[in-house]
Amino acid sequence: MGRTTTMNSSALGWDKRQLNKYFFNTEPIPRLSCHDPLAEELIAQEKPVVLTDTKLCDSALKWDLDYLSENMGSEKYMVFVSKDNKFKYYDEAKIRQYSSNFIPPTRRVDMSFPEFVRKLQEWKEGDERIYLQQGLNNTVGQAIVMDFLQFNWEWLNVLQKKNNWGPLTSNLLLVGMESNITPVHYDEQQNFFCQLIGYKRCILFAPEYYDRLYPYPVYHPHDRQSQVDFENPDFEKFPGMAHLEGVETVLGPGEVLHIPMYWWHQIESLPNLGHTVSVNFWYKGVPTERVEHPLKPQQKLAVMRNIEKMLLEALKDPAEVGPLLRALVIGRYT
Ligand SMILES: CCC[C@@H](CC(=O)O)C(=O)C(=O)O
Ligand SMILES: [Zn+2]
Repeated sequence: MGRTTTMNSSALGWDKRQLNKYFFNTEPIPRLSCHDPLAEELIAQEKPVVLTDTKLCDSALKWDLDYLSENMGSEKYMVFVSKDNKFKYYDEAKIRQYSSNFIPPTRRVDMSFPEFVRKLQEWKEGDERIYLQQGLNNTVGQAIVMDFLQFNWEWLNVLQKKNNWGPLTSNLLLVGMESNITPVHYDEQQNFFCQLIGYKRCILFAPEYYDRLYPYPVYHPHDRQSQVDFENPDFEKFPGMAHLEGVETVLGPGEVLHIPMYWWHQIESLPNLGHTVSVNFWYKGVPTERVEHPLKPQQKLAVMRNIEKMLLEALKDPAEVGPLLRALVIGRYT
């Protein structure tokens, strides 16, 4: 099994010219066989790695639009609609709680899979874009359940135990249009991201780049999302962005990317290569038993989140959190 770390390109059906040009440099994410000891080492070190031969979701490589229309059942599924190609996540509960004047950048529409496919097929330039993002649950058809049961659970279960992860919390089915972008954010779960149809560019940044990606406040509906827009970077407002360095890969059918918890990631469906189908595996992380110092970046991020939550709990009014933090830090810890 060769260790390829160069950015694979036209040999695999896509071309470097299809990649958006951004202001930061990236290095390739290592691409390894899941039998390569280095692969498990990187996972244990909470570093991203592309696994090229896990056979994790081989039974789902046939999940094209026809098959899914046929077998996803007649339930309604969660589809996001956007006026542009960005699908930035927002927490509906936090809108009600703290930001009633918040205008969501996308809206959620529930539709049946055949309806979603019809909209995909009828789409023309200028129309709103759509992105189906639905947790696989017991409403799916029997064939999908059979495919799901044939995933390579044995391999994943071994990794889950070795790395002492918590339970699998969900498998999100993602069916997107070419050029759809999920802007840079982090999740509080370990992720095995499995590409089934089409190609996705995955750009990742280490958790310590927290001070270069300026996440929204924890109480904000866009909690965990970066405030920066890579296509219109505001270096005045976010100067730390100038020092960003990332890692990236283009994930193709059958390939699995491990996105470690708290790693920032932006995921882009490549343009002109048709729709994409992915399924992710989100595992709860578990609190470290023995805390060692200095703390890891991920642990510092969790501490910062807890400080914001504690302050909000104490002050009640989000508008008071910033002034108190400034009084605490400016001229004293700077
Ligand atoms: C809602 C989840 C979207 C996904 C990225 C993508 O495929 O667009 C992601 O961010 C993740 O799997 O963590
Ligand atoms: Zn994510």
